[in-house]
Amino acid sequence: MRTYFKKRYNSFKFAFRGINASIRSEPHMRLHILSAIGVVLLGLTFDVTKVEWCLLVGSMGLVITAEIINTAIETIVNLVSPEFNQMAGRAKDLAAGAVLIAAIAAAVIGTIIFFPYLLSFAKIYF
Ligand SMILES: Nc1ncnc2c1ncn2[C@@H]1O[C@H](COP(=O)(O)OP(=O)(O)OP(=O)(O)O)[C@@H](O)[C@H]1O
Repeated sequence: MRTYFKKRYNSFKFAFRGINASIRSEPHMRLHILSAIGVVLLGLTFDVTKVEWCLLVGSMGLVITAEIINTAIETIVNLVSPEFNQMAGRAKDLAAGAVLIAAIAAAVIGTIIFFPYLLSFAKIYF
């Protein structure tokens, strides 16, 4: 039982080490985290609904997850193919494409949710 908990504890430790490595090495990851903080502040400011929180948290989680997987793929590609290779480039482009799609979807969801709030805010104050 003790070994079981020790193993689970180590799994969390390694996962957090991965997240930390991604934040340290990837400027895009830092941008995603900053955007997520901005989204949370906006959500609190406008007191968005539970369903809207779910959509926002899901979108942010998807973008950050995609960026971490992208970093993992880049790292593996750099390890196995540090020299130029068309397939290596394709793998990196595909992983970057996945992040872009997730980020576009998150931006669209954020706009759909926050635009009406911003509009009524603007109507009240301007
Ligand atoms: N070994 C390689 N062989 C062929 N093309 C490569 C290789 N490494 C990188 N590329 C090409 O250069 C692009 C940029 O690769 P790079 O490793 O610089 O990632 P990046 O875009 O800087 O990622 P990030 O900014 O997230 O760190 C890739 O998407 C790919 O098209």
